[in-house]
Amino acid sequence: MGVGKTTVGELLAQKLNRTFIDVDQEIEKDFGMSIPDIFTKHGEPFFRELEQAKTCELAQEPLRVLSLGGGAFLNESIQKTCLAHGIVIHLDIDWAEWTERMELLIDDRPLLQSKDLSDVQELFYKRQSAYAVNHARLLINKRTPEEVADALIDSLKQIWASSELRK
Ligand SMILES: Nc1ncnc2c1ncn2[C@@H]1O[C@H](COP(=O)(O)OP(=O)(O)OP(=O)(O)O)[C@@H](O)[C@H]1O
Ligand SMILES: O=C(O)C1=C[C@@H](O)[C@@H](O)[C@H](O)C1
Ligand SMILES: [Mg+2]
Repeated sequence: MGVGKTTVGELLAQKLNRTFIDVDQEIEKDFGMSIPDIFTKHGEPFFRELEQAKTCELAQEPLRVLSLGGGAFLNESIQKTCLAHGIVIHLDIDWAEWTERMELLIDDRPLLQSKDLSDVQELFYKRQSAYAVNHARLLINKRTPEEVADALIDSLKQIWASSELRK
């Protein structure tokens, strides 16, 4: 959550000349409500149903850069669909670096509200095993969005080169 998927995904799509889609924004458009409002009025389980349906639908479309919600990869159907149809890159960040960013995130991320720092830290580490299922991982600590987007292009080139070799 808040590692920079939306920010960097948009930049990456520009550099690759591909369409950028942010799943959270698509859910907000479809449902006509902000994500914090969906959580407040309908609850997290309802949001997770919308998220599963929308992410699995969008992940099957080719030639796009798709930015998932921060909790999406904890859902098994989302994991399977994304891994089968796309290249999944885990943008990772160290806890210490993430805490420096937390203030920027709180207002728009319902899961951070009414939690103390130790609860948030527990959630942060609990999610790591789900995020570990991927095609590549990139640690973004101290890198600017531009640097992360360029590093992602290098990762993609390596993945494409190794898949060409296997043909
Ligand atoms: N490389 C970076 N360095 C510093 N700040 C960043 C970087 N990338 C993103 N940010 C900032 O961190 C915040 C969260 O970024 P963003 O919304 O892109 O994260 P996200 O991974 O899409 O979050 P979510 O998981 O909720 O979808 C924003 O305020 C953004 O400007
Ligand atoms: O980390 C999470 O579980 C979330 C992150 C955001 O992208 C939104 O999908 C929502 O706030 C939930
Ligand atoms: Mg995002």
